[in-house]
Amino acid sequence: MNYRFEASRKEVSTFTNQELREQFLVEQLFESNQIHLCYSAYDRMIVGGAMPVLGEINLPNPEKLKANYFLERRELGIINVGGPGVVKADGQNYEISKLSAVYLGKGTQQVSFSSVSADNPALFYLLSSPAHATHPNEKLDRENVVTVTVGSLENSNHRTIYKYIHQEGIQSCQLVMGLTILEPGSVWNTMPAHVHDRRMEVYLYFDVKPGQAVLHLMGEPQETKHIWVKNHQAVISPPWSIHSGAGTQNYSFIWGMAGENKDYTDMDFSEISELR
Ligand SMILES: O=C[C@H](O)[C@@H](O)CC(=O)C(=O)O
Ligand SMILES: [Zn+2]
Repeated sequence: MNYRFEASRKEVSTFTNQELREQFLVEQLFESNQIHLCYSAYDRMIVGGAMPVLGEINLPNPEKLKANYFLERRELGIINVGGPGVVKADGQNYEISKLSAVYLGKGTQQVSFSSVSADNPALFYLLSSPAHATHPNEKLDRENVVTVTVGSLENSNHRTIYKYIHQEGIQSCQLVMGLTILEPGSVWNTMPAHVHDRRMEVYLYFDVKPGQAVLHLMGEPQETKHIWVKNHQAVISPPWSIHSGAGTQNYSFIWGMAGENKDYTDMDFSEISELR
């Protein structure tokens, strides 16, 4: 498991593009028969990807956690962005196809991942935050997810937000998780941009078509920086940073947060005219 320390706002404002990428971009999450994990000091969020092809891969117990097992003091949200796959948790199988999810609560001891077919492997995206209580393990199929359509083609930001783990959905301690799908012709996400000092956030860009990319914006609203992000890469967003992007074509992304509250609407927006 890779470990990312925090960086100060002042420091980030002086970063070169390479330093920004080393600090905030998670370049590789999905590799055949591997699990990649990255521990962020911001709200102790762990970002990961599991890509089982042949057989099962187990969720490891990284030494850094000093725990008896991964979910001893944590909860985990899983969304599949690949082919159909199975999440096995303490003997229970949850089969999930693309864009379906599983929540695993604190105390779940054995977790493993497998694909239904090696020709079309599952890509399990993982977000885990510290947990103080146990909420039940639960699967959520894509068809049953609460959605809200926002933006407009005129503003190049017509998109549908799918909320999976949130106050009115799957219950958790602090994890909030969902995804957003942009309509063809719409390229802007999260514009007007916002910050939420009370929560950090992570974006995983997916369904970015071959040869396309997303220009992700971060930093304080008056001190923005950019990172070019490819398909299946994630960006860590500190609580003081905006997190917004424009693609060279439409795309989708998974957003996930942890911190002080789980109130999705607790955002401090910046006027577009005030961004610098
Ligand atoms: O705090 C909330 C998150 O930044 C995202 O949910 C925003 C988003 O999906 C969008 O506007 O497209
Ligand atoms: Zn946000």
